[in-house]
Amino acid sequence: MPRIAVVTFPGSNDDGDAVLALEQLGAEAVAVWHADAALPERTAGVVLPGGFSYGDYLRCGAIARFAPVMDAVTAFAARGGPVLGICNGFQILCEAGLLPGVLRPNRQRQFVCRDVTVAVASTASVFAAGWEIGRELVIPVKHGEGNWYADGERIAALEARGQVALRYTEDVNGSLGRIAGVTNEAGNVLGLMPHPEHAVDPLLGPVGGVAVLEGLIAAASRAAAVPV
Ligand SMILES: NC(=O)CC[C@H](N)C(=O)O
Repeated sequence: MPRIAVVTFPGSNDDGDAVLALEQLGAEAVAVWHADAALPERTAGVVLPGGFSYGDYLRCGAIARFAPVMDAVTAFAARGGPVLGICNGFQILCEAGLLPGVLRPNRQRQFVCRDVTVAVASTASVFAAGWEIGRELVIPVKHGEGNWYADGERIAALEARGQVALRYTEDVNGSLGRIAGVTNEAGNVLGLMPHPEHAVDPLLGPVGGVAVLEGLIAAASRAAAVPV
């Protein structure tokens, strides 16, 4: 059972659901406070959850990237540890420079809150061991700033290296190339706007989040075998 740290920032609101979903899928989830300087012993995976860290002031994720725990998360990622950023967590990872691109306000200038379909666009990351290209996952989104952008040269390089992990099957927020999730070059950091932690229980709706969280848990299990 790999140990996965779930970070709470002031204003996070999906940390509890992330813990529940990971435990339902067989991981040991441990809550970590943003002001902690270190990750718990035996941490084999990290989740930066969704929410409104620091009230979304300045720009979503722009203040959270300076939280003390982010030095430990950055070091963990640099050692190859799997890090998953969900929605506000994705925004924080982009602001921290751990993921490419930026998340801008939705093109429609409205908060979007509904189920969307994403298709697997790459299996190059450590999260994708159980994924197949083209597989469709239904997962909810709820965000005001999910409009991912990078310049033309950068996007071509990302596509060529298989860093575009997930793509919406329709335009949801103006995101370039309908990109819903990207990874870093090494493939051990994944950020996505949809919320897999809200899509794991068939009693509550679609279960497209299972493949994403199982990808993290499998990567964390491998990382735990070779401590990072
Ligand atoms: N659910 C979330 O994580 C929302 C992220 C951010 N507060 C936004 O509105 O874009």
